[in-house]
Amino acid sequence: MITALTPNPSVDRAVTVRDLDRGQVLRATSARVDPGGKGVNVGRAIAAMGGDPVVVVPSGGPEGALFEALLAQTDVTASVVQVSGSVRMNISVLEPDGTTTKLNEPGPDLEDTDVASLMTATLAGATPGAWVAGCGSLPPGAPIDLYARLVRDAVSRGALVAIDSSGAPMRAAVAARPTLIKPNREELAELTDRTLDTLGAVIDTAQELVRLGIAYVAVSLGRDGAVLVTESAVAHARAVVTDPVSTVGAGDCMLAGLLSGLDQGLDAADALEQGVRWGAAAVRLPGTEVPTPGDLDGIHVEFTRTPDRHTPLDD
Ligand SMILES: Nc1ncnc2c1ncn2[C@@H]1O[C@H](COP(=O)(O)OP(=O)(O)O)[C@@H](O)[C@H]1O
Ligand SMILES: O=P(O)(O)OC[C@H]1O[C@](O)(COP(=O)(O)O)[C@@H](O)[C@@H]1O
Repeated sequence: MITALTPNPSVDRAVTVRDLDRGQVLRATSARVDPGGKGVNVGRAIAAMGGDPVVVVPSGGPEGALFEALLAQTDVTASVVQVSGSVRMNISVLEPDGTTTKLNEPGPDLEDTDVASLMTATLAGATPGAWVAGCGSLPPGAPIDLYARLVRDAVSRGALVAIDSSGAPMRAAVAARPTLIKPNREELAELTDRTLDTLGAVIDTAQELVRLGIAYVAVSLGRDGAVLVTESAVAHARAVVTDPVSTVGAGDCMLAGLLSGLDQGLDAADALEQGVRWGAAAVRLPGTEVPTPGDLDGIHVEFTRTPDRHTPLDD
């Protein structure tokens, strides 16, 4: 069972332009809209692969009505807390070479009562052995320690907790010792105040976090794939995508594959391999579209338990 809290969901609008030329009128060659936000994407990806996750979200305003309508078109089970503010709209500008520029709005002001309702809805899934995930940025008004509280409350109920966020909320959550974190390279560098230029530097830093008491540290590395470090294992997996379309949500799909694998009892390294496969498949799809089983065909994942630590990471 996997429950994913997204305190700051979004309507994701992806527009494709030939060239992102600042200050000009640009005519989009295509556009699409998806229900977004990191935990929403995690849930959508798991559901699209046949799982049965629950996503917990606040919703409100005209954008919230659109968000809920889009979410209703997916296979995901949603637990929606109605709030007075409006769901945000995030815009991604996609260029033909796969370059993605994201404009993320701050989101609605949440009241204390909204936060309490979101926590109650999320903790309903925090049963012994179940996974609870807290994903994405926090909207204005949400306490910085929201994820830290989620970690403490869910772990005390016997649940396993995954956190994928950034900045102060991530730092506070890490101090509360979640079961799993999934920073990307920039987020890990920010969290630990390091420069991470090689696979070895990422592994060393992840191992330090494991020694602090985080059982699984998964670091997504864009085209360099992802690394997973536990107390007893190090693994690296990557898949070459020659036809990238949109990287929006790729990290969420990677986390979805990883969590779904762990939830089904896969070995950590096999779960990483599945995560990288799902992430690579997402990159080949437009906007924030999530992969279905057929999208995994032809994706070849290179996997090793003995990564070359000197491998430089892509800029
Ligand atoms: N250009 C790419 N080629 C192949 N796989 C990619 C590419 N970009 C992303 N991925 C896949 O998506 C996952 C998440 O990407 P990343 O950009 O690190 O996450 P985030 O979206 O959280 O920043 C990676 O671990 C990898 O599996
Ligand atoms: O909560 P944040 O950090 O603003 O991110 C939200 C955005 O990230 C996404 O979840 C995509 O995730 P990635 O950053 O992993 O591509 C979008 O659906 C959403 O618009």
